[in-house]
Amino acid sequence: MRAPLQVLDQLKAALTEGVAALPLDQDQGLVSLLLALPRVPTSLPQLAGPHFQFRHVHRDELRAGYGCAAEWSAEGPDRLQRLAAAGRALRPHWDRADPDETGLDAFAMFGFAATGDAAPMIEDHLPNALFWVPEVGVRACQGEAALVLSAPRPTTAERLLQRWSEALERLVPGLYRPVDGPLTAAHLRRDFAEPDQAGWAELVDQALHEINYGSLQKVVLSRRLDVAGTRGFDVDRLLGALSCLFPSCQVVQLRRNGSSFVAATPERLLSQQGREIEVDAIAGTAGRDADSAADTALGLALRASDKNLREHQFVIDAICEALEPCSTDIETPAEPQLMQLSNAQHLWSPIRAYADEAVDVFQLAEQLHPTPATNGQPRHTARGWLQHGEPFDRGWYTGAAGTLEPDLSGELWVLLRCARICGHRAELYAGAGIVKGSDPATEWDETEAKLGAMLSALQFA
Ligand SMILES: C=C(O[C@H]1C=CC=C(C(=O)O)[C@@H]1O)C(=O)O
Repeated sequence: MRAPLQVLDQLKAALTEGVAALPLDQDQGLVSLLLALPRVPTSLPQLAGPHFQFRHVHRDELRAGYGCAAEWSAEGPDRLQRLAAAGRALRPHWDRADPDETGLDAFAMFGFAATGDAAPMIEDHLPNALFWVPEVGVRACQGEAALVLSAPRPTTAERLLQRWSEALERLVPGLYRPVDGPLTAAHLRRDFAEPDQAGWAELVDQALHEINYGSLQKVVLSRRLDVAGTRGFDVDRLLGALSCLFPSCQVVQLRRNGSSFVAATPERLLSQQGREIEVDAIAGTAGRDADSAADTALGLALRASDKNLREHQFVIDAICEALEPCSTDIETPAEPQLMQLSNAQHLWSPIRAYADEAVDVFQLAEQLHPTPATNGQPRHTARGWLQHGEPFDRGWYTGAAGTLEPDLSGELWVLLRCARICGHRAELYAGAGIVKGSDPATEWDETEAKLGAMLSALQFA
């Protein structure tokens, strides 16, 4: 097995050859150079500066980005259209070279907060919505791995060689560190909850009143919980713990400055590969039980629960309605499947469709977000009600994030089971869908189970 320093020397040699072959005669757009890595990284170092990661254990996939080659940010009601315009203007001017024939491609991060008027996280430098091409990307999929070096044009071969050599020197030694051993569980102190359990019951009652006598059919209420650890949280360990506990979830980290937004989400807002679209309808939740007969009974009861099936159907209907103007052959499963996670089980219907020509992830995100899995039905009534009813700004919780290919296809994940981590403090968020027949105490327990996902991982971070 080659030592990191040998890997670094090989990459630098490949860099010199690769840069010489890049199309640098144009004065606009981006150039990206892919360099094969001899093996999949064992760790993704937390270097200073902007950084993101997406890890999915069951798919054996990871993507990470360091620094910025180009970025666009926006806020307000037209934020996604503005980023779409930037992405579409870039698409014909993003040249990539893959001299090692890795078969992988460059990528960008695209993500946004719950609403266009959610406050940008100023102290974290995380704007409301962001389209971000990293200066250095790491991409691994089923045993193949590559680095992607990107830069804006105009530029020169000398400048690229210098910048990218320095970037390799910073990053490569950290890619093959041994994985950290486990820590003993730390105590977490619950500092602040908004709303508390009594406030939650009141909010659910208000929502039920609106559902019974007003125009609302479903609304997803959420809560925030602040905890403090006895040691500063180590984000690397946290991501490792989340990946172990939730191998079928997408584990996400977004960091622009000191603090990190971290999620382990089971829910794809959308995935687009060529013209194939897949969207997850996930809504309707039950707990897990250590006893397998009791656990099976919980799953069966969930699949037979009228309240949970109605809660789920709102999401399916809204997704189909959102897909109709931009796709054909929309297929929904005959009945929901069970998605089982270590802390909860959900009703899950993967929905497939075939995209019309020229549809991209920006357009799909605009059509689909927010679904009634995180907002409610009807969309605008629920959003208006939440703006007044919910006692805090959701920020990026229930927003979405993912990676885009240079042709603007890609995948976005709903930011659930998440926390904002800063030093030894963490702000956690979780919600539950309220429909006719919901019970405040049961919904509170459901949010406790959802918060449990991040709480158990934080104990080992
Ligand atoms: C809003 C959340 O979950 C959504 C996704 C799956 C199941 C849900 C439910 O059963 O209420 C929610 O719609 C959350 O985890 O914070």
